[in-house]
Amino acid sequence: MSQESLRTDTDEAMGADEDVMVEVSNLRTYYDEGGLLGGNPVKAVDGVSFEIKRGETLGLVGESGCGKTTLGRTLVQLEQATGGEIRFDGTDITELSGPKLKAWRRDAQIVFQDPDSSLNDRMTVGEIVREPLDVHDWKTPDERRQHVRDLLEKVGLQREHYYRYPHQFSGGQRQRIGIARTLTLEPEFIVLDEPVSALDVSVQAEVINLLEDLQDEFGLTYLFIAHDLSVVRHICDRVAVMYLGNIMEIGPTEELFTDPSNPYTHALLSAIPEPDPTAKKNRITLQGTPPNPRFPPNGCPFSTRCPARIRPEEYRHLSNELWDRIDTLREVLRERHRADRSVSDRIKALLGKETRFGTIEEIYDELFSDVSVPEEVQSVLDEIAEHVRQNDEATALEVLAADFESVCGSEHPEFYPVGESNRVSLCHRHDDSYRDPEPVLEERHGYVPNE
Ligand SMILES: Nc1ncnc2c1ncn2[C@@H]1O[C@H](COP(=O)(O)OP(=O)(O)OP(=O)(O)O)[C@@H](O)[C@H]1O
Repeated sequence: MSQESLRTDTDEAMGADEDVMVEVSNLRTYYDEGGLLGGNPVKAVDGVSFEIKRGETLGLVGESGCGKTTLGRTLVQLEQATGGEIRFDGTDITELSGPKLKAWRRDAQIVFQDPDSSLNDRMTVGEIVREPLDVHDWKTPDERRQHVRDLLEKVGLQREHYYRYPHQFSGGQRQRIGIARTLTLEPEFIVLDEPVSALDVSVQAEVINLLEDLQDEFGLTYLFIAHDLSVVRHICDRVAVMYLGNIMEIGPTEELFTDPSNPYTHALLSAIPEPDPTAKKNRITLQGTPPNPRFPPNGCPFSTRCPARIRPEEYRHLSNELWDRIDTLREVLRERHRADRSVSDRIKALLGKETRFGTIEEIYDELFSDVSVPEEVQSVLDEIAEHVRQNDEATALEVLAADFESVCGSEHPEFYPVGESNRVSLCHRHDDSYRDPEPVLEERHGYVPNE
Protein backbone atom coordinates (compact mmCIF):
# COMPACT_ATOMS: atom_id res chain seq x y z
CA MET A 1 0.00 0.00 0.00
CA SER A 2 1.40 3.41 -0.88
CA GLN A 3 1.94 6.10 1.78
CA GLU A 4 -0.86 8.11 0.14
CA SER A 5 -3.48 5.35 0.19
CA LEU A 6 -2.27 4.38 3.65
CA ARG A 7 -2.99 7.89 4.87
CA THR A 8 -6.46 7.90 3.32
CA ASP A 9 -7.32 4.52 4.87
CA THR A 10 -5.97 5.48 8.25
CA ASP A 11 -7.78 8.81 8.14
CA GLU A 12 -11.02 6.97 7.49
CA ALA A 13 -10.38 4.58 10.35
CA MET A 14 -9.49 7.36 12.78
CA GLY A 15 -12.04 9.91 11.58
CA ALA A 16 -10.67 12.33 8.99
CA ASP A 17 -11.70 15.43 10.94
CA GLU A 18 -9.43 14.57 13.90
CA ASP A 19 -7.18 17.49 14.76
CA VAL A 20 -3.68 16.51 13.65
CA MET A 21 -0.86 18.56 15.20
CA VAL A 22 2.28 16.80 13.95
CA GLU A 23 2.62 15.08 10.58
CA VAL A 24 5.84 13.19 9.96
CA SER A 25 6.54 11.87 6.46
CA ASN A 26 9.39 9.61 5.42
CA LEU A 27 11.64 11.16 8.07
CA ARG A 28 15.29 10.11 8.10
CA THR A 29 18.04 11.07 10.55
CA TYR A 30 21.46 9.67 9.73
CA TYR A 31 24.66 10.21 11.72
CA ASP A 32 28.22 10.45 10.37
CA GLU A 33 26.92 11.02 6.88
CA GLY A 34 29.64 11.94 4.42
CA GLY A 35 32.15 12.02 7.29
CA LEU A 36 35.87 12.37 6.73
CA LEU A 37 36.24 8.64 6.32
CA GLY A 38 33.20 8.34 4.07
CA GLY A 39 31.54 4.96 4.52
CA ASN A 40 28.04 4.06 5.60
CA PRO A 41 26.07 6.46 7.81
CA VAL A 42 24.31 5.28 10.99
CA LYS A 43 20.68 5.12 9.88
CA ALA A 44 19.21 5.92 13.31
CA VAL A 45 15.81 6.92 11.90
CA ASP A 46 15.22 5.45 8.48
CA GLY A 47 12.01 6.61 6.84
CA VAL A 48 9.21 6.91 9.39
CA SER A 49 5.74 8.36 8.79
CA PHE A 50 3.07 8.99 11.41
CA GLU A 51 0.80 11.63 12.90
CA ILE A 52 0.24 12.96 16.41
CA LYS A 53 -3.15 14.44 17.23
CA ARG A 54 -3.60 17.52 19.35
CA GLY A 55 -3.87 16.64 23.03
CA GLU A 56 -2.92 12.98 22.66
CA THR A 57 -0.01 11.00 24.09
CA LEU A 58 1.79 8.88 21.52
CA GLY A 59 4.05 6.23 23.04
CA LEU A 60 7.30 5.22 21.35
CA VAL A 61 8.74 1.85 22.35
CA GLY A 62 11.44 -0.51 21.11
CA GLU A 63 14.77 -2.07 22.11
CA SER A 64 17.75 0.05 23.09
CA GLY A 65 19.39 1.67 20.07
CA CYS A 66 16.36 1.42 17.75
CA GLY A 67 16.27 5.21 17.26
CA LYS A 68 13.66 6.43 19.77
CA THR A 69 15.77 9.25 21.24
CA THR A 70 17.00 10.33 17.81
CA LEU A 71 13.42 10.51 16.55
CA GLY A 72 12.32 12.53 19.61
CA ARG A 73 15.28 14.90 19.30
CA THR A 74 14.63 15.36 15.58
CA LEU A 75 10.99 16.27 16.24
CA VAL A 76 12.11 19.18 18.44
CA GLN A 77 14.97 20.05 16.06
CA LEU A 78 17.82 19.19 18.43
CA GLU A 79 18.90 16.87 15.63
CA GLN A 80 18.87 17.83 11.95
CA ALA A 81 16.76 15.57 9.72
CA THR A 82 18.59 14.03 6.77
CA GLY A 83 15.40 13.80 4.72
CA GLY A 84 11.62 13.85 4.87
CA GLU A 85 9.25 16.32 6.53
CA ILE A 86 7.97 17.23 9.99
CA ARG A 87 4.88 19.42 9.75
CA PHE A 88 3.63 21.21 12.83
CA ASP A 89 0.18 22.63 12.11
CA GLY A 90 1.06 22.47 8.43
CA THR A 91 4.52 24.14 8.58
CA ASP A 92 7.53 21.98 7.69
CA ILE A 93 9.83 22.82 10.59
CA THR A 94 12.86 21.08 9.03
CA GLU A 95 12.97 24.08 6.66
CA LEU A 96 12.98 26.73 9.41
CA SER A 97 16.11 28.65 10.40
CA GLY A 98 17.12 31.88 12.19
CA PRO A 99 14.41 33.86 14.01
CA LYS A 100 11.61 31.63 12.64
CA LEU A 101 13.25 28.52 14.15
CA LYS A 102 13.84 30.36 17.44
CA ALA A 103 10.20 31.45 17.59
CA TRP A 104 8.99 27.90 16.83
CA ARG A 105 11.23 26.37 19.52
CA ARG A 106 8.94 27.91 22.16
CA ASP A 107 6.19 25.54 21.03
CA ALA A 108 8.13 22.28 21.30
CA GLN A 109 10.18 21.16 24.29
CA ILE A 110 11.88 18.02 25.58
CA VAL A 111 12.19 16.45 29.05
CA PHE A 112 15.32 14.31 29.40
CA GLN A 113 15.69 10.98 31.13
CA ASP A 114 18.36 11.96 33.60
CA PRO A 115 17.45 15.07 35.64
CA ASP A 116 20.98 15.11 37.13
CA SER A 117 22.79 15.71 33.89
CA SER A 118 20.20 18.10 32.45
CA LEU A 119 20.24 20.58 35.37
CA ASN A 120 23.17 22.93 35.95
CA ASP A 121 24.17 22.50 39.60
CA ARG A 122 25.69 25.98 39.80
CA MET A 123 22.42 27.73 39.03
CA THR A 124 19.53 28.17 41.46
CA VAL A 125 16.26 26.43 40.67
CA GLY A 126 14.77 29.83 39.86
CA GLU A 127 17.55 30.64 37.38
CA ILE A 128 17.23 27.23 35.71
CA VAL A 129 13.50 27.49 35.20
CA ARG A 130 13.71 31.17 34.22
CA GLU A 131 16.51 30.77 31.68
CA PRO A 132 14.25 30.09 28.64
CA LEU A 133 12.26 33.24 29.51
CA ASP A 134 15.50 35.27 29.63
CA VAL A 135 16.62 33.82 26.27
CA HIS A 136 13.31 34.79 24.67
CA ASP A 137 13.21 38.16 26.49
CA TRP A 138 9.78 37.34 27.89
CA LYS A 139 8.03 40.28 29.57
CA THR A 140 9.68 42.07 32.57
CA PRO A 141 12.15 40.51 35.06
CA ASP A 142 9.51 40.81 37.81
CA GLU A 143 6.89 39.05 35.72
CA ARG A 144 9.44 36.30 34.91
CA ARG A 145 10.13 35.67 38.60
CA GLN A 146 6.42 35.58 39.33
CA HIS A 147 5.78 33.15 36.44
CA VAL A 148 8.59 30.83 37.62
CA ARG A 149 7.26 30.75 41.19
CA ASP A 150 3.77 29.90 39.85
CA LEU A 151 5.28 27.08 37.79
CA LEU A 152 7.19 25.64 40.75
CA GLU A 153 3.88 25.36 42.55
CA LYS A 154 2.19 23.79 39.52
CA VAL A 155 4.77 20.98 39.39
CA GLY A 156 4.40 20.21 43.10
CA LEU A 157 7.36 22.20 44.45
CA GLN A 158 7.20 25.32 46.63
CA ARG A 159 7.58 28.99 45.70
CA GLU A 160 10.42 29.27 48.24
CA HIS A 161 12.43 26.66 46.32
CA TYR A 162 13.33 29.46 43.86
CA TYR A 163 16.62 30.20 45.63
CA ARG A 164 17.70 26.61 46.32
CA TYR A 165 20.14 24.54 44.25
CA PRO A 166 19.34 21.28 42.40
CA HIS A 167 21.58 19.15 44.66
CA GLN A 168 19.29 20.00 47.58
CA PHE A 169 16.48 18.00 45.96
CA SER A 170 15.65 14.31 45.47
CA GLY A 171 15.62 12.66 41.99
CA GLY A 172 11.85 13.00 41.67
CA GLN A 173 11.97 16.68 42.69
CA ARG A 174 14.80 17.37 40.22
CA GLN A 175 12.69 15.86 37.44
CA ARG A 176 9.89 18.22 38.54
CA ILE A 177 12.34 21.13 38.13
CA GLY A 178 13.15 19.87 34.61
CA ILE A 179 9.44 19.67 33.82
CA ALA A 180 8.83 23.22 35.16
CA ARG A 181 11.62 24.48 32.88
CA THR A 182 10.03 22.91 29.79
CA LEU A 183 6.71 24.58 30.65
CA THR A 184 8.03 28.14 31.00
CA LEU A 185 7.38 29.17 27.41
CA GLU A 186 3.96 27.49 27.31
CA PRO A 187 4.77 24.86 24.68
CA GLU A 188 2.09 22.89 22.89
CA PHE A 189 4.16 19.77 22.30
CA ILE A 190 6.60 17.99 24.64
CA VAL A 191 8.87 15.01 23.95
CA LEU A 192 9.21 13.02 27.19
CA ASP A 193 12.36 10.93 26.73
CA GLU A 194 12.15 8.18 29.35
CA PRO A 195 11.11 10.81 31.94
CA VAL A 196 10.78 8.38 34.85
CA SER A 197 13.30 5.61 34.04
CA ALA A 198 16.03 7.11 36.24
CA LEU A 199 13.70 7.55 39.22
CA ASP A 200 12.91 5.27 42.14
CA VAL A 201 9.87 3.13 41.44
CA SER A 202 8.11 4.79 44.39
CA VAL A 203 8.26 8.25 42.79
CA GLN A 204 7.67 7.16 39.18
CA ALA A 205 3.88 7.08 39.64
CA GLU A 206 3.88 10.58 41.18
CA VAL A 207 5.75 12.07 38.23
CA ILE A 208 3.52 10.20 35.75
CA ASN A 209 0.44 11.59 37.53
CA LEU A 210 1.93 15.08 37.41
CA LEU A 211 2.55 14.76 33.66
CA GLU A 212 -1.06 13.65 33.13
CA ASP A 213 -2.41 16.55 35.25
CA LEU A 214 -0.27 19.10 33.39
CA GLN A 215 -1.44 17.67 30.06
CA ASP A 216 -5.07 18.23 31.09
CA GLU A 217 -4.45 21.69 32.50
CA PHE A 218 -2.39 23.06 29.60
CA GLY A 219 -3.80 20.97 26.73
CA LEU A 220 -0.36 19.48 26.00
CA THR A 221 0.50 16.94 23.32
CA TYR A 222 3.13 14.34 24.26
CA LEU A 223 5.51 11.97 22.54
CA PHE A 224 6.30 9.56 25.37
CA ILE A 225 9.48 7.49 24.88
CA ALA A 226 9.76 4.53 27.24
CA HIS A 227 11.21 1.11 27.90
CA ASP A 228 8.61 0.22 30.49
CA LEU A 229 5.64 -1.12 28.57
CA SER A 230 3.31 -1.10 31.57
CA VAL A 231 3.82 2.68 31.95
CA VAL A 232 3.16 3.11 28.22
CA ARG A 233 -0.04 1.08 28.49
CA HIS A 234 -1.18 3.30 31.34
CA ILE A 235 -0.40 6.73 29.90
CA CYS A 236 -0.52 6.53 26.08
CA ASP A 237 -3.49 6.87 23.73
CA ARG A 238 -1.60 5.28 20.85
CA VAL A 239 1.72 3.47 20.58
CA ALA A 240 4.37 3.26 17.87
CA VAL A 241 6.68 0.23 17.96
CA MET A 242 10.13 0.97 16.58
CA TYR A 243 12.86 -1.38 15.33
CA LEU A 244 16.11 -0.43 13.61
CA GLY A 245 15.00 3.06 12.61
CA ASN A 246 11.57 1.95 11.34
CA ILE A 247 8.07 2.02 12.82
CA MET A 248 6.87 -1.59 12.68
CA GLU A 249 3.35 -1.08 14.02
CA ILE A 250 1.34 1.89 15.25
CA GLY A 251 -2.16 2.12 16.65
CA PRO A 252 -4.46 2.58 19.67
CA THR A 253 -2.75 1.34 22.85
CA GLU A 254 -5.26 -1.19 24.20
CA GLU A 255 -5.83 -2.74 20.80
CA LEU A 256 -2.11 -3.06 20.14
CA PHE A 257 -1.46 -4.62 23.56
CA THR A 258 -4.33 -7.11 23.41
CA ASP A 259 -4.22 -7.95 19.69
CA PRO A 260 -0.71 -7.26 18.31
CA SER A 261 -0.16 -7.92 14.61
CA ASN A 262 3.49 -7.43 13.74
CA PRO A 263 5.87 -10.29 14.63
CA TYR A 264 8.14 -7.75 16.35
CA THR A 265 5.28 -6.41 18.50
CA HIS A 266 4.43 -10.00 19.45
CA ALA A 267 8.06 -10.59 20.46
CA LEU A 268 8.32 -7.32 22.41
CA LEU A 269 5.07 -7.90 24.32
CA SER A 270 5.88 -11.53 25.03
CA ALA A 271 9.06 -10.37 26.78
CA ILE A 272 7.13 -8.41 29.47
CA PRO A 273 7.97 -10.09 32.79
CA GLU A 274 5.13 -12.11 34.30
CA PRO A 275 4.06 -10.70 37.73
CA ASP A 276 3.50 -14.27 38.97
CA PRO A 277 6.93 -16.00 38.80
CA THR A 278 5.35 -19.47 38.88
CA ALA A 279 3.12 -18.79 35.86
CA LYS A 280 4.20 -20.54 32.64
CA LYS A 281 5.15 -17.75 30.27
CA ASN A 282 4.23 -18.02 26.64
CA ARG A 283 7.28 -16.33 25.10
CA ILE A 284 9.02 -15.69 21.82
CA THR A 285 12.77 -15.57 22.35
CA LEU A 286 14.52 -13.44 19.75
CA GLN A 287 17.92 -14.69 18.65
CA GLY A 288 20.94 -12.37 18.75
CA THR A 289 20.88 -8.59 18.85
CA PRO A 290 19.51 -6.07 16.34
CA PRO A 291 21.74 -5.47 13.30
CA ASN A 292 24.13 -2.54 13.22
CA PRO A 293 22.18 0.50 11.92
CA ARG A 294 25.11 1.27 9.61
CA PHE A 295 24.34 -1.98 7.82
CA PRO A 296 20.58 -2.58 7.99
CA PRO A 297 19.50 -5.72 6.14
CA ASN A 298 18.03 -5.56 2.67
CA GLY A 299 14.31 -6.12 2.67
CA CYS A 300 12.42 -6.02 5.96
CA PRO A 301 14.40 -4.37 8.80
CA PHE A 302 13.32 -7.18 11.16
CA SER A 303 14.06 -9.99 8.67
CA THR A 304 17.32 -11.19 10.26
CA ARG A 305 15.63 -11.98 13.60
CA CYS A 306 11.99 -12.44 12.65
CA PRO A 307 10.40 -15.51 14.26
CA ALA A 308 7.80 -15.62 11.46
CA ARG A 309 10.12 -15.04 8.50
CA ILE A 310 8.64 -16.28 5.21
CA ARG A 311 10.47 -19.32 3.80
CA PRO A 312 10.70 -20.22 0.12
CA GLU A 313 7.91 -22.59 -0.95
CA GLU A 314 10.22 -25.27 -2.40
CA TYR A 315 11.95 -25.70 0.99
CA ARG A 316 8.87 -25.74 3.20
CA HIS A 317 9.55 -29.37 4.19
CA LEU A 318 12.84 -28.49 5.97
CA SER A 319 12.79 -28.73 9.76
CA ASN A 320 12.59 -25.59 11.93
CA GLU A 321 15.92 -26.57 13.40
CA LEU A 322 17.65 -26.64 10.02
CA TRP A 323 16.09 -23.29 9.10
CA ASP A 324 17.44 -21.82 12.34
CA ARG A 325 20.92 -23.01 11.39
CA ILE A 326 20.65 -21.61 7.86
CA ASP A 327 19.50 -18.27 9.32
CA THR A 328 22.49 -18.33 11.69
CA LEU A 329 24.83 -19.09 8.79
CA ARG A 330 23.44 -16.02 6.97
CA GLU A 331 24.22 -13.86 10.01
CA VAL A 332 27.72 -15.30 10.36
CA LEU A 333 28.42 -14.56 6.70
CA ARG A 334 27.00 -11.04 7.03
CA GLU A 335 29.26 -10.42 10.02
CA ARG A 336 32.32 -11.76 8.19
CA HIS A 337 31.49 -9.74 5.11
CA ARG A 338 31.33 -6.53 7.15
CA ALA A 339 34.19 -7.23 9.53
CA ASP A 340 37.32 -5.35 8.73
CA ARG A 341 40.12 -7.87 8.78
CA SER A 342 43.23 -6.66 10.52
CA VAL A 343 46.46 -6.51 8.53
CA SER A 344 47.84 -9.48 10.47
CA ASP A 345 44.69 -11.49 9.70
CA ARG A 346 45.11 -10.71 6.03
CA ILE A 347 48.76 -11.80 6.09
CA LYS A 348 47.85 -14.99 7.97
CA ALA A 349 45.09 -15.74 5.46
CA LEU A 350 47.50 -15.20 2.56
CA LEU A 351 50.02 -17.56 4.19
CA GLY A 352 47.27 -20.12 4.71
CA LYS A 353 47.51 -19.74 8.51
CA GLU A 354 44.58 -19.74 10.88
CA THR A 355 42.92 -16.36 11.47
CA ARG A 356 40.42 -15.23 14.13
CA PHE A 357 37.66 -15.85 11.58
CA GLY A 358 37.90 -19.63 11.81
CA THR A 359 37.42 -21.88 8.81
CA ILE A 360 34.14 -22.63 7.08
CA GLU A 361 34.61 -26.28 8.09
CA GLU A 362 34.59 -25.23 11.76
CA ILE A 363 31.48 -23.14 11.22
CA TYR A 364 29.64 -25.98 9.42
CA ASP A 365 30.70 -28.38 12.14
CA GLU A 366 29.15 -26.09 14.78
CA LEU A 367 25.98 -25.47 12.81
CA PHE A 368 25.11 -28.62 10.89
CA SER A 369 26.86 -31.64 12.47
CA ASP A 370 23.86 -32.57 14.63
CA VAL A 371 21.02 -31.89 12.16
CA SER A 372 19.96 -33.89 9.16
CA VAL A 373 20.75 -31.96 5.96
CA PRO A 374 18.98 -33.12 2.76
CA GLU A 375 21.12 -33.49 -0.36
CA GLU A 376 19.66 -30.45 -2.19
CA VAL A 377 20.55 -28.25 0.79
CA GLN A 378 24.00 -29.79 1.20
CA SER A 379 24.91 -29.00 -2.42
CA VAL A 380 24.08 -25.30 -1.83
CA LEU A 381 26.07 -25.34 1.43
CA ASP A 382 29.03 -26.83 -0.47
CA GLU A 383 28.88 -24.05 -3.05
CA ILE A 384 28.71 -21.42 -0.27
CA ALA A 385 31.72 -23.03 1.46
CA GLU A 386 33.75 -22.83 -1.74
CA HIS A 387 33.21 -19.05 -1.98
CA VAL A 388 34.05 -18.54 1.70
CA ARG A 389 37.32 -20.44 1.21
CA GLN A 390 38.15 -17.85 -1.48
CA ASN A 391 37.34 -15.10 1.08
CA ASP A 392 34.42 -14.09 -1.10
CA GLU A 393 31.61 -13.76 1.46
CA ALA A 394 29.67 -11.44 -0.86
CA THR A 395 29.16 -14.18 -3.47
CA ALA A 396 28.53 -16.74 -0.71
CA LEU A 397 25.70 -14.50 0.56
CA GLU A 398 24.31 -14.15 -2.96
CA VAL A 399 24.20 -17.93 -3.36
CA LEU A 400 22.51 -18.29 0.01
CA ALA A 401 19.96 -15.59 -0.88
CA ALA A 402 19.22 -17.10 -4.32
CA ASP A 403 18.23 -20.44 -2.75
CA PHE A 404 16.99 -19.78 0.77
CA GLU A 405 15.81 -16.18 0.67
CA SER A 406 12.22 -14.97 0.46
CA VAL A 407 10.55 -11.62 -0.02
CA CYS A 408 11.47 -10.79 3.62
CA GLY A 409 15.16 -10.55 2.79
CA SER A 410 14.81 -8.84 -0.57
CA GLU A 411 11.96 -6.31 -0.43
CA HIS A 412 11.11 -3.61 2.09
CA PRO A 413 7.54 -4.32 3.26
CA GLU A 414 4.70 -1.85 2.95
CA PHE A 415 2.29 -0.83 5.67
CA TYR A 416 -0.90 -2.87 5.86
CA PRO A 417 -4.05 -1.92 7.74
CA VAL A 418 -4.66 -4.43 10.56
CA GLY A 419 -6.98 -4.91 13.55
CA GLU A 420 -10.29 -3.28 14.33
CA SER A 421 -9.20 0.33 13.91
CA ASN A 422 -7.14 -0.28 10.76
CA ARG A 423 -3.97 0.52 12.62
CA VAL A 424 -0.92 -0.24 10.48
CA SER A 425 1.82 -2.87 10.52
CA LEU A 426 4.96 -3.27 8.42
CA CYS A 427 5.14 -6.97 7.50
CA HIS A 428 4.96 -8.97 4.25
CA ARG A 429 2.82 -11.55 6.03
CA HIS A 430 -0.19 -9.20 5.96
CA ASP A 431 -0.26 -9.63 2.17
CA ASP A 432 -2.96 -12.13 1.15
CA SER A 433 -0.38 -14.33 -0.59
CA TYR A 434 1.11 -15.40 2.77
CA ARG A 435 -0.11 -16.87 6.02
CA ASP A 436 -0.70 -14.39 8.89
CA PRO A 437 2.05 -14.15 11.54
CA GLU A 438 0.00 -15.73 14.38
CA PRO A 439 -0.41 -19.33 13.07
CA VAL A 440 3.24 -19.32 11.99
CA LEU A 441 4.39 -18.20 15.45
CA GLU A 442 2.31 -20.97 16.99
CA GLU A 443 3.61 -23.63 14.59
CA ARG A 444 7.28 -22.66 14.88
CA HIS A 445 7.53 -21.45 18.46
CA GLY A 446 4.47 -22.85 20.23
CA TYR A 447 3.48 -19.23 20.90
CA VAL A 448 -0.20 -18.43 21.26
CA PRO A 449 -0.90 -14.68 21.61
CA ASN A 450 -2.65 -13.75 24.86
CA GLU A 451 -2.66 -17.30 26.18
N1 LIG B 1 25.43 11.40 17.91
C1 LIG B 1 25.47 10.18 17.37
N2 LIG B 1 26.43 9.84 16.48
C2 LIG B 1 26.45 8.60 15.90
N3 LIG B 1 25.56 7.63 16.17
C3 LIG B 1 24.59 7.91 17.07
C4 LIG B 1 24.49 9.18 17.72
N4 LIG B 1 23.42 9.16 18.57
C5 LIG B 1 22.88 7.93 18.45
N5 LIG B 1 23.59 7.17 17.56
C6 LIG B 1 23.28 5.78 17.14
O1 LIG B 1 21.99 5.81 16.54
C7 LIG B 1 21.25 4.64 16.91
C8 LIG B 1 19.96 5.04 17.57
O2 LIG B 1 20.26 5.62 18.85
P1 LIG B 1 19.14 6.22 19.81
O3 LIG B 1 19.82 6.76 21.03
O4 LIG B 1 18.27 7.14 19.05
O5 LIG B 1 18.32 4.90 20.19
P2 LIG B 1 17.30 4.65 21.40
O6 LIG B 1 16.25 3.74 20.88
O7 LIG B 1 16.86 5.94 21.99
O8 LIG B 1 18.21 3.89 22.47
P3 LIG B 1 18.09 3.89 24.08
O9 LIG B 1 16.78 3.25 24.39
O10 LIG B 1 19.26 3.05 24.49
O11 LIG B 1 18.18 5.31 24.53
C9 LIG B 1 22.19 3.82 17.81
O12 LIG B 1 22.84 2.86 16.99
C10 LIG B 1 23.17 4.83 18.32
O13 LIG B 1 24.42 4.22 18.60
